[in-house]
Amino acid sequence: MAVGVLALQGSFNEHIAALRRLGVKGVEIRKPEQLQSVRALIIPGGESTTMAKLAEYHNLFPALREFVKMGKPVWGTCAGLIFLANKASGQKTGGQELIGGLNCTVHRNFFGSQIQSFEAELSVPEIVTKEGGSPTFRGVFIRAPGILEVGPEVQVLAEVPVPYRKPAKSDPADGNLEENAGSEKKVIVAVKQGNLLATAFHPELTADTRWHSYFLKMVDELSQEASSSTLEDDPTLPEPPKYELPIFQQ
Ligand SMILES: NC(=O)CC[C@H](N)C(=O)O
Repeated sequence: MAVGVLALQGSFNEHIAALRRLGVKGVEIRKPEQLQSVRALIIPGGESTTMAKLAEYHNLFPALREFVKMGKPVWGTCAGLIFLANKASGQKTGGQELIGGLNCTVHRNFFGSQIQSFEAELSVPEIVTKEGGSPTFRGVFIRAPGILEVGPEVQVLAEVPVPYRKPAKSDPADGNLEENAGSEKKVIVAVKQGNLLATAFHPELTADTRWHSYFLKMVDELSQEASSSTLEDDPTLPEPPKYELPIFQQ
């Protein structure tokens, strides 16, 4: 079964292309009923307020929440991470609807505005162990969120040093972001919690397909678990009801 990619706005084409490079079909999801035909979902980066308005317009939130609750694998990148978080700060007035399920608090624009977007080498031992290849990953952070707090069931996959921002008085427009050399303060940028994977950056904008490959392995593992638990549970299940069909005499 194919992997769905929420295609309301943002970098959904890039995710579909990355899946294609791994020989997997990505299906654009725009309507609630389309979720029934996919075994996993990727929520791309973009602009979370706009994406939330479109999701609301298409009545997608109940089906998306159900998908997460059923334990189906979901990966949120950037705006997708914000969507999956239980709590978000730094939202526009009135807030925005979230899918939730991922026990964490995110700040929507933790690293600042668009102009403060950056790239960084990330160390992600969990993925290198499973996927091999170079010891680091190129992280593309575009007006990226940061994960401020996580619950005990959340596995932290990657962190980056918190950038030091000079006081706004000097020149707020030039960003002035530097690595916080003095302190070792770090912010979480990638996590996993059961069926949920979330990254504050955009692996789909790089040629490195290891994040997609890691997610596909998660999908396989979870579907194997689901089918073996169905088999194990089988003997305890009540007999399915037998419907006696009426026989019409001619
Ligand atoms: N590249 C991204 O997805 C940016 C997300 C953005 N910070 C938001 O609030 O939606």
